Amino acid sequence: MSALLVLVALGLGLAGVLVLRHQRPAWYWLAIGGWLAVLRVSFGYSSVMEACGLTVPPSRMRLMLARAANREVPPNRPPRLVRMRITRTGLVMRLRLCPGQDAFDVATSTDRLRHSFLMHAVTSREVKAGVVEVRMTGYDVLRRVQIPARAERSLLRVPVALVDDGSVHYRDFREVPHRLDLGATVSGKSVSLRNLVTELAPQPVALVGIDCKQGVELGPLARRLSAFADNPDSAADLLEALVERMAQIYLVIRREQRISVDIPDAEITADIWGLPEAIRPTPVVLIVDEVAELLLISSNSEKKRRERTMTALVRLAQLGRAAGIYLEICGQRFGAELGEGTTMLRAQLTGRICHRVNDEGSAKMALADISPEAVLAATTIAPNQQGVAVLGDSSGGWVRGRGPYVSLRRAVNVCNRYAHLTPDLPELAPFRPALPVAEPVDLAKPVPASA
Ligand SMILES: Nc1ncnc2c1ncn2[C@@H]1O[C@H](COP(=O)(O)OP(=O)(O)OP(=O)(O)O)[C@@H](O)[C@H]1O
Repeated sequence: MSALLVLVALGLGLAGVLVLRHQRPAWYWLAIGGWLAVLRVSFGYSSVMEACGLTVPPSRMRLMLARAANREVPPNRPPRLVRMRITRTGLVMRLRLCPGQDAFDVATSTDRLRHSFLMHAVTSREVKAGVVEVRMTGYDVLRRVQIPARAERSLLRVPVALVDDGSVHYRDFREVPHRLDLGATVSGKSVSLRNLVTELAPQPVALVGIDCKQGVELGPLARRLSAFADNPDSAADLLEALVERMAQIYLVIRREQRISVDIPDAEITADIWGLPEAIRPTPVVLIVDEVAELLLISSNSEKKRRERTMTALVRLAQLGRAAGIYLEICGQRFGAELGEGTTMLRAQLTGRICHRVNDEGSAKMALADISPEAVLAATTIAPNQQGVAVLGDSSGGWVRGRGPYVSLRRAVNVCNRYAHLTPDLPELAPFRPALPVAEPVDLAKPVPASA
């Protein structure tokens, strides 16, 4: 019997080593690795906390009681382990801190905890005063990213990346209306745009694309785009048409407000979300791939066009949210070289993503307003980690994550499948890509190579 137990223990140990060495998928971690980690953490908890400097000396009361009862001096106390949960990527522990400890103590010990508990990564965050959540991942979750099937999706809130602590990062347009996505060439910007378009395609949202790289990235997705521009001249016209649409929507909101003011207790709205559904304009997500192609000029004759483009972009960024117009702007750099107005535009882009960059200056353009650590984290992304990025917003929070790889073929299939949902916006009709509406595509079946 005892030989059998030893064999089982050896088998489990070997499986655990495989989990850690060969970075097995989530099901493997859940089935075996998670339970081994629970045992390891439970048995070694007090000694690891002591070794990592996360214990406090016994209170005076306990010392007094020990002395009165003539017992030996009580040991140092670790934070109380309130809860431990296995997730698909590792473990989550909730700790109640001892008096005198703070969340920063745990944050500075995460690397020591990682080594002590044989985990791939450990992060911590304060949940409420005195309670800290420690998330441990058993394998590199960013190596092959799969967004969990049960990730929540709602209007204008879509899962876009997996964070290195195993949680899902959402792009919530109503919370963070505009976002800037920077990264060197081949860092994964276009793939993250594709991912965003495939997530938004099934929603009642108008997608507007500007891709001045002759439309190579967004052109194939044209069936799901309500408007599209593939050169700076038509992009300037398209942006002005969007500003015009925004002005019209403001008039609608104003008109509705006047009715509500006369009616006591009625809700008064200042954006499209308070309008009755019947008259609520369709929200628009404007996607700009490679903003430098849109704004850089080579001669003075193009200066006027750039001014028009920049003015329209700044106005959309400043006023678009209430009219349901959201911006997603991608580029390799976003500095003064793009011309007057760049800083003003950047100040309005609350959300920030920074993929791999070639110099600290580029990382600072995206993340300097967030935190110096975020800038440092972005500069350490290796060239072979395409798609890995620092995701933050100007409230100061940031995480390291990676979006799933979405091939252009898959993005085209999804856009073709939902082409019938493409809203028709009369103001943008001249920019509607001239394409026949495709039959819905069955994603399970193989498809021919043409878009
Ligand atoms: N999330 C990801 N997971 C795995 N591989 C990725 C991911 N994102 C990008 N890649 C790889 O990196 C390659 C380049 O990505 P992408 O075209 O998005 O880069 P980019 O930043 O848009 O480059 P450029 O500015 O030159 O267009 C992709 O073809 C793909 O092989």
